[in-house]
Amino acid sequence: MSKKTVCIVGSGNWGSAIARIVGTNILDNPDTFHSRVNMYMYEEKYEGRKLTEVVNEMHENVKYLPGFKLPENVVAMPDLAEASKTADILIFVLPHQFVRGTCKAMQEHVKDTALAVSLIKGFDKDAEGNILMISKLIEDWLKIDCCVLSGANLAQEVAEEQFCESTLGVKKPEQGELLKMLFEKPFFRTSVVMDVETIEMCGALKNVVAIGAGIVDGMGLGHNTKAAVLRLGLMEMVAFGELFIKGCKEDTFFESCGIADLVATCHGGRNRLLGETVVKSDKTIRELEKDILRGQSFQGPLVAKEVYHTLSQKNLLERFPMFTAIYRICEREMDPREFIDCLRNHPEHI
Ligand SMILES: NC(=O)C1=CN([C@@H]2O[C@H](COP(=O)(O)OP(=O)(O)OC[C@H]3O[C@@H](n4cnc5c(N)ncnc54)[C@H](O)[C@@H]3O)[C@@H](O)[C@H]2O)C=CC1
Ligand SMILES: O=C(CO)COP(=O)(O)O
Repeated sequence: MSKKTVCIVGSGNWGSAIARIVGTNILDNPDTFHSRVNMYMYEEKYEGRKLTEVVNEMHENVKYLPGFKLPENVVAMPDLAEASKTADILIFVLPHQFVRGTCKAMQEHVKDTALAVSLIKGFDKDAEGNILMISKLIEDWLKIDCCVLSGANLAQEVAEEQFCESTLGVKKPEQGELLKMLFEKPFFRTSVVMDVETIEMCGALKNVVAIGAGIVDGMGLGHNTKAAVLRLGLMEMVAFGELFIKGCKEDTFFESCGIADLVATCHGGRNRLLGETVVKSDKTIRELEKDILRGQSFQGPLVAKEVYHTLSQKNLLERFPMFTAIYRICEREMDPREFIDCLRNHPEHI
């Protein structure tokens, strides 16, 4: 097998944490991978200098993952075409709203034999306004296979090398073997599952439920209420999967990408924090994102919007009262204090 070149497309909070794993695994497997990893970085200024320059000098993403060194074989590059044109494996790890533009810009340059893997937790929509999986979007634009990696993986804790699990979604077993070499660590255990779209859907929808968990926290409610939000949220995730994913397997919800990621994000994620803040502030989501995340991105409100539009087109809003309420709260159409009222008569209780 000829040696593979790897490019990481994205360099935010999770992109930088995963670069630490991928960069060192590549150095540990010199027969399989070329040592240099290009990391595409959306250029911006940091304290008057180009962020790429600072990152390559300090070997640290001082803006998005401060305090953690990047392996020296990981090189930040602002030119997407240059970064991606030699890649045999493309790791997509951007906020989902930037994927379409990114794929468009790299389309001409990507090798037709390359393999993509998406670590993104979000949805796009197709020309008819239906939910479109990010892996599918990448496949449509780049004409290459796209696998996924998703799990209970809060970036800060992964960077601290605390033990966790993750789920690799592949279409062929050999893709699982190759990707395990890139992502597996003693502190980051991966399970390979052949159910790409359900894994991906779990990652997107748990960000919506996490906003609900945060709302409950913001209202000062306790563990029982939060547990109800998690359970009803999970039931809506399963129902959504059954309706919209062909071949959706129930077992997948018991992998790290399902229940475990739901629990982790509802307790420690950025989307949970957003829900808590929404109760205490009158600001819009955009304003809160700027105030709280300083350049990082909440994926939950955007996913809630795509979900709401799909459900409303299909006359299914009543079947999904939690997703519906969270969308309305994020749009500031509904008072977050009315959230629990929306769950009292949930179809799961009938
Ligand atoms: N942060 C976390 O703990 C985890 C995040 N994820 C998922 O990974 C994906 C990426 O998240 P993060 O790395 O946390 O990103 P982030 O939330 O830190 O986002 C900031 C990134 O977006 C980039 N950006 C800003 N404008 C851009 C543009 N116009 N085009 C391209 N890039 C632009 C910034 O340069 C920066 O790299 C998301 O889908 C997220 O849900 C998954 C697991 C854990
Ligand atoms: O996906 C995540 C953990 O697995 C991170 O969730 P947040 O984007 O809510 O921080």
